[in-house]
Amino acid sequence: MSSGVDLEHVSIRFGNFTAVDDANLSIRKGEFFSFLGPSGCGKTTILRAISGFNEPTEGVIRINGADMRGIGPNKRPTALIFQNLALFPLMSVAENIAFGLEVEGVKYAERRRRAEELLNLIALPGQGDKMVSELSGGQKQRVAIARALAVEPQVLLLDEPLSALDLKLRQHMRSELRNIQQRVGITFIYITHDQGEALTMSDRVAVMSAGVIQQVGDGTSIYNNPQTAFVASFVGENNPFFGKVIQADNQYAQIKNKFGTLRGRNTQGLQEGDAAILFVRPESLSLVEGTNPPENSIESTVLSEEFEGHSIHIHLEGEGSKHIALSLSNDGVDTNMHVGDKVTICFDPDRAIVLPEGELADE
Ligand SMILES: Nc1ncnc2c1ncn2[C@@H]1O[C@H](COP(=O)(O)OP(=O)(O)OP(=O)(O)O)[C@@H](O)[C@H]1O
Repeated sequence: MSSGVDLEHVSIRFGNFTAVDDANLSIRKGEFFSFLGPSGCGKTTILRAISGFNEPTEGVIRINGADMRGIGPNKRPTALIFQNLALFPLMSVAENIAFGLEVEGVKYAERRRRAEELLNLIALPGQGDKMVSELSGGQKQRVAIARALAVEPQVLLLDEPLSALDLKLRQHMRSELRNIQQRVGITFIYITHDQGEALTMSDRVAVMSAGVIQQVGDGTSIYNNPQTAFVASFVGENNPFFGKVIQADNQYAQIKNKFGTLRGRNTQGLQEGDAAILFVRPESLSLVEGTNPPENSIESTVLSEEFEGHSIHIHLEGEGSKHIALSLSNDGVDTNMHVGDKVTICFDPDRAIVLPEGELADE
């Protein structure tokens, strides 16, 4: 029997508009699973369907194997945390945490004991008597998590819970959330449009675009082996080179475009004649020294240079590609590059991937 959360052919429509299109996936019990995608791609709609606030138009959602059709939000073993926390400002921290237990009729002493246990879990021991207004943003966030965990859900659903926090706190809360999830061991389903958040916290990520789940995998496979042009361009920075496949086997594909020919890994079975995009990341490009250009060389012109401490980001323009980003690690020596300089860059074919032509993520 399956455990965790299963989506089987789930489509959700509002009138003629399809917000989620035939989603199929199995989220494992105890997994930290994220839905990642741009605004409006259907993440919240999926989360609301799992929690029971809206019903799929088609398909089935199962939690721990049980069909959730017709089962209301408060009958499901889920709890939902929003970006807007909605803690009760006139209640103490402990009362906030124990609110759900009070609704369930749990006695005061037991509520207090459980609140203290959860305060330990969220690293705020002994702070139950404080008022919510006395807490920092990150502490409030942790209290909201404790309040959701108090009713012992099997699945915690988190809708962009960190987006209202400032950058530093957000980064700190990523590891806090991951720690809490590992300590309680329940399934966390997290939605975000922030790829850093998704990649650092999750066991696996589903990347979505326009209602469609494009790829499901762990952070490394999503970053190193994107299966679609959308995933390649949405997750991390990537340079696209458009062209037609002129030669392909089951390892590599070679495309032809204004630069000449470029070769990269052929993971999607492209064949001669297919319209394709070769993607190569800024950190996989290097400068060609000397006069003998190797395979996968591209002539370009320096547009700008940004010093970022550990690395130097260089923007280039090449024929047929308005913008190429190159990232060099800072070895302490001046790059000696100037705007307008002509440079040749190249890449190892094993560090580039050729994918079927498709929609790119917006900049
Ligand atoms: N109740 C509704 N009626 C009509 N359209 C809706 C409704 N709820 C959502 N939508 C539409 O469905 C699409 C997906 O919305 P959803 O809130 O799931 O996106 P999202 O990926 O969570 O975006 P964001 O990151 O901005 O919250 C949007 O185009 C939205 O306008």
